[in-house]
Amino acid sequence: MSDSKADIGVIGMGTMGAMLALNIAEEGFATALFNRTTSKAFGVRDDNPDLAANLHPEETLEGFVASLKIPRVVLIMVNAGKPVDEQIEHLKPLLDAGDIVIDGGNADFNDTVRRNRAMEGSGIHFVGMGVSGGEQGARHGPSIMVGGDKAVWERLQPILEPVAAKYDGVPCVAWLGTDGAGHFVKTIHNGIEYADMQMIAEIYGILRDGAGMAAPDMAKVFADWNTRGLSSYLIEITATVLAETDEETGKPLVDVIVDEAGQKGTGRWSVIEAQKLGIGATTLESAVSARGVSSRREERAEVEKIYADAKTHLPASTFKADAEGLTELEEALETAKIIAYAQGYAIMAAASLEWKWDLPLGVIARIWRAGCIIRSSFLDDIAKAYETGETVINLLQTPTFSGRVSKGQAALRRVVSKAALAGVPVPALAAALSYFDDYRRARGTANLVQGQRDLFGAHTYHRFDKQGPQHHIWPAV
Ligand SMILES: NC(=O)C1=CN([C@@H]2O[C@H](COP(=O)(O)OP(=O)(O)OC[C@H]3O[C@@H](n4cnc5c(N)ncnc54)[C@H](OP(=O)(O)O)[C@@H]3O)[C@@H](O)[C@H]2O)C=CC1
Ligand SMILES: O=C(CO)[C@H](O)[C@H](O)COP(=O)(O)O
Repeated sequence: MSDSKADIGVIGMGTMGAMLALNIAEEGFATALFNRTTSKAFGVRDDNPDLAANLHPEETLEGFVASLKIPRVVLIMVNAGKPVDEQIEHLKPLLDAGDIVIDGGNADFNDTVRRNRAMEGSGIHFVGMGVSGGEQGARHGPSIMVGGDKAVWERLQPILEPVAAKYDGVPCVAWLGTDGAGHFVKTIHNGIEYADMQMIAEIYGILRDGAGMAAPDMAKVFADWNTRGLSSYLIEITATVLAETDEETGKPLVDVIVDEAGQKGTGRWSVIEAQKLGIGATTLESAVSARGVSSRREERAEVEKIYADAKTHLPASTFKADAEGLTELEEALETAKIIAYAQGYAIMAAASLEWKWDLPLGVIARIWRAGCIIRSSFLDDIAKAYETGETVINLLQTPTFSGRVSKGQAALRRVVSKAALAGVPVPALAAALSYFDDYRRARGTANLVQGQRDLFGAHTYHRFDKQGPQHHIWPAV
């Protein structure tokens, strides 16, 4: 870069980094670009002549750092894990106290906490920042979840607010807490995203295998659902995916896509953290497991042969794609979705206490209303549930949702039972229902587990009528 210096530099010109850089440049900020494969950074500028005046690719990392205004702001958008550590190692000797390094990719928040600590004492500020919205969100307005020092966020606000998505004119970006808070919240966003997508895929499975519906007809169903309660980006793209025709075969494109789901880690991290915090996040767990099962396609094909006769013992499917049947599925999905989001929010509430972040759960719902992958009108309801002034232990306890779940659980129950009888797998929908049934009963069955534990391991148990841990002398077995 010649005379003037850049307001911010972006490292990593992959899908997200390039689109964010264009977004930032469009907002009027001089943006330095660097990529390991340097030609890509020049490609981003050359392919976007309208923004070229604000895009400044550099050949070397040294040149990139030298091109930034002091104190420098560097946004890293590379793959999670080792690439981020490597990038920080390369950058650190080139930076000075007061500079800010942002990791805007998805990151395991434990790594973010570690990187914050490693930067302590250097005077360089490290910010773990979750960005959601995929390619288009990054280009035109993502939802942005910021962690790190609040004072550093205040320095970044003038750049991040114009770049973020807007909901009713309000930027979908917020500072959520120290060190790993931003990346933790992004991880749970993705965990919820996994559950939401899995439950939609299960309804698709019911329509395909239980009701014999073709993809283009399903597209119309999802498009219709997108006009009311379920209205969301994920339902909208589901309709789009189902409506697409494969030019080569003339078949629905979804029918020629291999049924193996990829995963990059965020769903798994969500579930690991939920387990560590002792939160039942059964819909998220089912969604992660289902992706694992999907990836064992050859194994599944073998097992289908072994159990070929299982189908002959099943009653005929009772799913019908008539108005009544579709309404039942819609209501079941809406109910399960509330339960999944309640689980995701319960993980964040527990983590907030554990890590002393004081996560603003209502604000998180507000910044998820636009820009991110799980954006939907439903998040506005969640924001309102947190903004009544009442303490929220779990969203299922709030009047905003308890009435809806009480009514909708009947449909969810019918759908899960019909699916079980017809042999259509609905792991996340069933997990939602079982969690609800478990969570809504005062007297559970863990008393028996405690008895078993005390018998084999003298682990003790508590009695309703006595204080303190008890041990029983059980008969020898
Ligand atoms: N795609 C999406 O929808 C979303 C992605 N994210 C997250 O954003 C981050 C970037 O994702 P995305 O843009 O999709 O990824 P891409 O695969 O499109 O791009 C990866 C980028 O990382 C660079 N890179 C990879 N390894 C190294 C390394 N060891 N050292 C330096 N640079 C490296 C690549 O450089 P090179 O060109 O040289 O290979 C490339 O610029 C990830 O953390 C991802 O999880 C977050 C939200 C949404
Ligand atoms: O963060 C994202 C969306 O919010 C990314 O698209 C992420 O890659 C999605 O996760 P996965 O690849 O595991 O499905």
